Parts: sequence; C-alpha cells; structure tokens
Amino acid sequence: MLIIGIAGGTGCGKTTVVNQILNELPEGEVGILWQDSYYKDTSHLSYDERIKINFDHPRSIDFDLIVAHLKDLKNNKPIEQPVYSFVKHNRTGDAILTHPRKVMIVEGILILANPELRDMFDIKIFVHADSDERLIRRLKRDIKERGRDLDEVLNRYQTTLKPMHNQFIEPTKEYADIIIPTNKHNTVAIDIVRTIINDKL
Ligand SMILES: Nc1ncnc2c1ncn2[C@@H]1O[C@H](COP(=O)(O)OP(=O)(O)O)[C@@H](O)[C@H]1O
Ligand SMILES: O=c1ccn([C@@H]2O[C@H](COP(=O)(O)O)[C@@H](O)[C@H]2O)c(=O)[nH]1
Repeated sequence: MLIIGIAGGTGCGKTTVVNQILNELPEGEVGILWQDSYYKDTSHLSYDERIKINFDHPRSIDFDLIVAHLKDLKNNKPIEQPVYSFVKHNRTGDAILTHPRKVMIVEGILILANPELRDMFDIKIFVHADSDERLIRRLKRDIKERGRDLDEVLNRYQTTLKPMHNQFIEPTKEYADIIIPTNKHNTVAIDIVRTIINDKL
C-alpha cells in the first residue's frame, strides 16, 4: 500500500487536488481518509458551545483514531470512517465503510503536524495558495456550502484560522516532499504526482 498525505491551509485546494488525482487513476485503486471526518465527537456539547471550538488546533482532531484506522487498512481490514457535518459542527453518527486500496490518500490541514501519522506517509504533499487567495476561497465556500455568513468567517479567520495556520500548519511545509502551488490551476503538478503514483503501483 502506498500512503500519501496531502496537507495545506484551509482553502488552498487540497480537496480539488485529491479529486484531480482520483480522476487520473484507475477506479478502485485509490481510497481516501479525510481529516475532517476525524474531528472529535462533541455530542456532549450544545451547538452554542460547539461553535466556540477552535477547529484549527491539533487537539480538535482524533489523531489516535486516524492512525488506528490507517494501521487497520494497512493490515487489509476495512474501517468505518465517521461522517462529519460542518453545518452541525459534529459527527453525524453515520460512517462510511472504507476499504483498503493500493493507494490511500490522507487529506487535511493538520495531517503533517502529528509525528506518528506523518511517519506513516510514503509521500508527503503540501498544497500552497497565498493567504488572501485562501481567505477569498474560504469565504465563498463557507457561505455557499457550509451555512456561514461574512461576519462568522472573518471573525473565525482573525481569531483562530490565521494564528493556528501560522503556528501549526505553515511550519509543516518543511516535511513535504512535494509542494504544489495552486494560486492558479496547476495541471503540471498533478501530472507529476500521477506519474509518481503510477510508478509505485
Ligand atoms: N487552483 C485553484 N484555482 C482557483 N480556485 C480553486 C483552485 N483550487 C481550489 N479552488 C476553489 O477553492 C475552493 C476551496 O478549494 P478546496 O479544494 O475545497 O480547498 P481545501 O480542501 O484545501 O479547503 C473551492 O471552491 C475550489 O473550487
Ligand atoms: O465544525 C467545523 C470543523 C471545521 N471547520 C473548519 O474547516 C476547516 C478545515 O477544512 P478545509 O476543507 O481544509 O477547509 C478548518 O479551517 C476549520 O476552521 C469548521 O468551520 N467547522
């Protein structure tokens, strides 16, 4: 099994890169673990308490569960990947049966910040877009798809997103084997990643 970690700040284009890679590879050979699926369960909190959580700090993520699931997949066991709702800021209670595949991609803002998880990756990719570009993308996406308004996104950006990005996410760029710039669409980088994956398959 080839395990690829894809990190980068919110809105940098990680999901887009994952989908572009998926489109280029044979169906059924690639599986994905989304870090977002592994936000800690917060069912014991009210909605008003949940919106105060700092979702950009490593302690908000259940890294033990990601590592355990990845180990199971490596041992050829399927796992139940939790489903997360950004609207409710909590796990939905559902899970997606995720089967082991020749290539497993792990995607998320903080996946290179946890040493145990980081050490499991054969290839580490950091997707980069300038912070103004990421903020614009995040604003558009969160208002359109995640039920937020302008004030909520800007307030979260100033109070947690930006400081957490500088403290925990940007420094993990140094662990990357490949940095993909995505201020514009970058088909050359996707071609290179696809070639590397095909080479290892
Ligand atoms: N290279 C790019 N150029 C322009 N827009 C992009 C690019 N990559 C992603 N986007 C857009 O930015 C938004 C956030 O991208 P997404 O892939 O969801 O980022 P992430 O998963 O890193 O948060 C989406 O609306 C997506 O269509
Ligand atoms: O309940 C939640 C959990 C997380 N977030 C924000 O999501 C991004 C990470 O997702 P990307 O797809 O990489 O952008 C993170 O910056 C959290 O602030 C949220 O809004 N609500």
